[in-house]
Amino acid sequence: MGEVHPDFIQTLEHQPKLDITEAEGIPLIDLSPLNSLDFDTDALARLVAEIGDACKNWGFFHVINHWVPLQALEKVDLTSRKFFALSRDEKRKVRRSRANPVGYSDFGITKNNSDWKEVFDSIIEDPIVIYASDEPDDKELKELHNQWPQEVCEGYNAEMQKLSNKLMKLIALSLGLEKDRFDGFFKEPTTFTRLNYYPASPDPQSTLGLRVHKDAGALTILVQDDVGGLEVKRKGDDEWISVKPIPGAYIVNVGDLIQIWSNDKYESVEHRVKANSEKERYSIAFFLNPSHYIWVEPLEEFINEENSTKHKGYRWGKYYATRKLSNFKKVVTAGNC
Ligand SMILES: O=C(O)CCC(=O)C(=O)O
Ligand SMILES: [Fe+2]
Repeated sequence: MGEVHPDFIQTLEHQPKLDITEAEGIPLIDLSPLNSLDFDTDALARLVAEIGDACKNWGFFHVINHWVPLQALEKVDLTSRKFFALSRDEKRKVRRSRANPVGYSDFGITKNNSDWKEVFDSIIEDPIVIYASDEPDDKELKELHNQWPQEVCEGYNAEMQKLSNKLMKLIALSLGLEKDRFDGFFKEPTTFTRLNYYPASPDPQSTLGLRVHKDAGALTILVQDDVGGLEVKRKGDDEWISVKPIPGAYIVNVGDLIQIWSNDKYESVEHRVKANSEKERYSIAFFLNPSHYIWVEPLEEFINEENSTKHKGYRWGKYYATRKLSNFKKVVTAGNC
């Protein structure tokens, strides 16, 4: 491999340290009480409390006993590996465009000042409707459609939707809300799955697989392979903590929307992916996003005399359009959505 283009070199502040604390601290949560036939309200209350503590103290947690069948994951993982092994020209046949920003992107490798990665995005419902432009008063809508390998992701996406639904209910309960409180936001979800491929980097000390960012949606559910590299900024001391791969577990993190809806009771936490000089790495991220027309603002339950609103409202779909179209303009954005 050749030398790293200077635009990929991270500033000192963002360069990964060699010796990074392992994430013993990131909570590991067993979801099996939800599955139990003899419904145990004490176990459920303990689970809700664990979720609440994890969201408050970390913004990140692992889940096990999550019912996502291993075969569904293995199938999509295999497809991902086969897809990224294709030639660049072949992959570019399904590349994202301004007209349909769903599919393959190698902006990470080819665009200046970006991340050492390639991605493939697929939406969970085909088509999804988004705003055609980021102009606030422009009401025009357009449809996004999946490209290959859509059908492979379908089974996986359905499983992830079920899991995200359960997690949103647990999070609602942990915030003292009705369990269905968030349901109305996801009637026509703009949720998508991203296959990530991080090739080995010629200079892992000064590059990143994925730069420091927060996730813009409601919730992210990620599975990483055994290479590792994901790091989370610990609340309290801002130390970068490496998220150790746990076989069979998913990593869940709170996105910006939960932070806003909860009026900062829970926070969306910064994270990044270290580059690796020897091994390529694969991960699969499921980004739970609301309907395009949803107005995002703190829930009224969290506004009172002591707690004023901490966020200005915005239309999710307008923000989403700005983000999706930004790769096709010369706009640099700092988060994922
Ligand atoms: O690949 C990973 O471990 C993290 C990916 C991520 O943070 C993202 O795509 O937003
Ligand atoms: Fe992320």
